[in-house]
Amino acid sequence: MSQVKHVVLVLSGKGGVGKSTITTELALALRHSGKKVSGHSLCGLALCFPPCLRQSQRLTTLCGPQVGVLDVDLCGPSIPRMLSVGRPDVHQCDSGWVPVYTDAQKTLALMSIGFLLDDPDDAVVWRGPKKTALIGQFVSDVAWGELDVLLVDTPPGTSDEHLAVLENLKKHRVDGAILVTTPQAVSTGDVRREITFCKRTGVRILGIVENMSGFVCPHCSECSNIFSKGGGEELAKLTGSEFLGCVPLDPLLSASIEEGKDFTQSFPDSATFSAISSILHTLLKSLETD
Ligand SMILES: Nc1ncnc2c1ncn2[C@@H]1O[C@H](COP(=O)(O)OP(=O)(O)OP(=O)(O)O)[C@@H](O)[C@H]1O
Repeated sequence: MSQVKHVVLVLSGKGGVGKSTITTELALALRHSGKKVSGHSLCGLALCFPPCLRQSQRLTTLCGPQVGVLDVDLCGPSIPRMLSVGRPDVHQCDSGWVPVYTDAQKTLALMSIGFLLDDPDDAVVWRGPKKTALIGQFVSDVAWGELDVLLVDTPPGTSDEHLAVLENLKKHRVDGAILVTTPQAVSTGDVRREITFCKRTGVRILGIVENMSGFVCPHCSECSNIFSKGGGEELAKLTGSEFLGCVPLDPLLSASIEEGKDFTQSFPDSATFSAISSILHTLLKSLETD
């Protein structure tokens, strides 16, 4: 962890509000942004090259951000599927477990219990201490190498997994947490509890993301507010938290997630991609100004 510059937790009060989706898309968008975090001078340079060159192995290795995703949703690990890496064996090296990489250039590193189960249908029926021990290993025994940002995808609520991450990262600073909610009061109400959790445990709130905010019609691309809109933004105002932005309910995003395709590469001109990019931009700004 000593070579990990920023650690960001992704939290939500409720399940199914899109925590893993937001984690996945932020990781992919960051990887493709060409922006190094924490003022590495090569980042500007990378953006001067034409996209075809920027994608080349040499430039990505030299200039691109290195991103990691740690999936501590032990009972419902979705990151391996969303990033389409299958179930490769996790290997050991001298410095620990080697993370699973999504690409040959090793710009996106992953660790999840999904890689450790013999059978993908195995249920993790563990009490707190066993969960805490595995998360301890994820934090201390994974050879992440040099990372610009490590995103930690957590289960919903505030439970053993969250406390285990914070305890194990005591020596290494956690930059803060992104809170994901849908616009409806039934979800924003639960996010208030996450805010209380962050305050009690001294975790900085980097901001709130309102996911599934409006629906993007796959035919005309018009966005209509079929559920509701603005609940997350309102909560941010009420609680004095930063509002990072809204991501619409987009069937193309959902299909990409289902098929393990990279939405940020496939639909760079979509409104959903620009919403994700804007959230990433605001997040990086707050990481750099901390
Ligand atoms: N903005 C969106 N547009 C379309 N589909 C979305 C969007 N956000 C999430 N989804 C879909 O909603 C479902 C639930 O999302 P996801 O698994 O990310 O939620 P979660 O909060 O991580 O759930 P859990 O806490 O139960 O693990 C997924 O099928 C995902 O593809």
